Amino acid sequence: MEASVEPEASSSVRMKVLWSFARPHLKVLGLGLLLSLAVSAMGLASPMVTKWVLDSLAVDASLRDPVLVLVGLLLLGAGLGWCQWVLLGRLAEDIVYDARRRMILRYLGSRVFELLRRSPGELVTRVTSDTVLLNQAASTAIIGLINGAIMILGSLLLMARLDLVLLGTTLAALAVVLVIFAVLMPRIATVEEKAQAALGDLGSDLEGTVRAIKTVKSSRAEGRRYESLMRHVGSSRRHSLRSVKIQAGAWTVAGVGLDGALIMVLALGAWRVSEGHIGVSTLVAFLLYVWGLTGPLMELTQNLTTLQSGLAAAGRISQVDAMPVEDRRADLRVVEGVARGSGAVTGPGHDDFGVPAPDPRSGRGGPPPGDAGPEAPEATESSDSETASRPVLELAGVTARYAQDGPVAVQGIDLRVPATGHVALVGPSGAGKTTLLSLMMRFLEPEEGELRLRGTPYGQLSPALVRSAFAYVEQETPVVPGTIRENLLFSAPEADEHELQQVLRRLQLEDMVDRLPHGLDTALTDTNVSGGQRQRIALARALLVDPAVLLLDEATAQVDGVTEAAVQETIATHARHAAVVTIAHRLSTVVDADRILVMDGGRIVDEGTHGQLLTSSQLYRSLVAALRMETPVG
Ligand SMILES: Nc1ncnc2c1ncn2[C@@H]1O[C@H](COP(=O)(O)OP(=O)(O)OP(=O)(O)O)[C@@H](O)[C@H]1O
Repeated sequence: MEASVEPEASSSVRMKVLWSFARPHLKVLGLGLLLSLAVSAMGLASPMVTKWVLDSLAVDASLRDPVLVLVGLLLLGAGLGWCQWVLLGRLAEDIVYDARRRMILRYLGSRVFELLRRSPGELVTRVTSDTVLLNQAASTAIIGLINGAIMILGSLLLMARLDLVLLGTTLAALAVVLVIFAVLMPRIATVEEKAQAALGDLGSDLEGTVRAIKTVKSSRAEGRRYESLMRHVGSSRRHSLRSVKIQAGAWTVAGVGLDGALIMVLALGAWRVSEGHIGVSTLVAFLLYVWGLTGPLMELTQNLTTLQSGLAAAGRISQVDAMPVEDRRADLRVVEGVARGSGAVTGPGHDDFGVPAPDPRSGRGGPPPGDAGPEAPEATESSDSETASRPVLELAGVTARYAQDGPVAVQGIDLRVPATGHVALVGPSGAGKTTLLSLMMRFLEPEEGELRLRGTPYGQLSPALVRSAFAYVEQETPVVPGTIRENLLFSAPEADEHELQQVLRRLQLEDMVDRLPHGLDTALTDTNVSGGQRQRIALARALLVDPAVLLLDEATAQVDGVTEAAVQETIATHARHAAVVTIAHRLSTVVDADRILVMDGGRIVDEGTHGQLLTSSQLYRSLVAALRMETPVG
């Protein structure tokens, strides 16, 4: 399975992404470069001091000064080298931190279906492994490249001072090395990117396999899964091996080039010494410089390779950067605001557009009338019945699709959800019921038409503000990583122990919690609670919020009697003072609904109570029959 869905990033985009990680650390990078240059300068000075030692020997002068300088250079170089190592190591970790943070924020802030169409395993690989490749590239490699280049330039200048003829020979050998490098290096980035993509595919395939392990085993498909997984493992290995071969080639060329230069300089230099053009000390110093070129040249090679891997990672990270966020105005600050615990949106008491944030514990999330925004209806002293009949949610002419060129999922939906009461959605599979809930929760934006929360168009509210009016109980009720307590308090972290115990009692979860080794603080997994218990935990989570609108996607599979009773009780109690919208799969749910909407082919085709629909709607009757519902007299 090829999990990547994005086009490859161009090299200029990759460079830009890489630079965007380095830019915030320019000061540290500058300091690192200075240290690096200082260490290099110590290295560059050594041959000259060696020449000083040799010249002193020739004229019988004291060796004390040059030897002291040589030892001093060594010690200073070692000290500065240590500082540079620590500084750059820290910088590299900071860059990984930034990259991971940036991607995590993007995942959490991106549009729901943009995220869902990608494989979770692949998204995980980008955060965990691609960032590691990036770190060296955006820190040490940049400095190494500059330093290596300066070192080579410095060596060449000093060599020019010693002898121009020998310099010419050295340059010729270096030119050959550089040309071969220029050809090999871009190939490394391409191969590395393919290796990383294979790793991403492996992550996604492995994640899917582990998730479906029961199906895999019951289908006796371990062998086929193994083959598929190993294909990705092999592909990653193949690309990485190619990269290793190219790198080995580059290193060998660099080594041979240098050795060749050394031999040529030695032969030519010996001849020039014998001819009396240069002294022996000059030849020795020159040879030391050629020898010393190994360091910066290797540094250059290594860092160019690192840079290529980093560029490949930057390409994949740039694809994450391109994922559209839900709320462009608030962008990722919304997520950060929530992470800092500043309420449902970005600031305490107010959302990112100055709209007062709802009190999540007030039982009525979302903007109170007159508070929702500039065009919100005026708060009036309306009677209870007026308030109840005023729609909390309206959909006017809503049409939506999941992809721009995809088929229409729902069409021309007009719907008013009163502030209290129970609205049930029924319809055949693919009719558009879940899509309707996604639109209400603003996971999906309508292509045409408008949604309004207490009269305020969704467009004037941030997604977080819209969602604060809802609690959503998914059909699959996924487990959120954490303990049972954390799962329960997920939507209402401020709920106190008393409220927690109350909902546990209401949903008959007390016994289950008591039986667990650490009670509420037991880690919740897919296996330590039953499907029905998980559903009741999800219901408890919703009840703790006491939302203005409770959205409930009923499980299609048969649930146990306790859970079924808990669902009925939850709906009935909540519908008395707030709105409940259910996707109903059980007769017991629809019979009690105040209003039932029958959906088919993305439209609402019939509407009424159970009794009315039994006489007026052929589709409803067939749905009831298909579900083998017992039909009480309506
Ligand atoms: N994530 C998605 N991407 C693309 N198309 C989708 C997506 N989810 C649903 N659809 C399509 O939208 C249409 C409505 O689907 P939806 O899930 O809303 O139906 P449903 O009534 O909830 O069905 P079910 O009872 O089987 O869950 C279908 O044609 C479906 O194929």
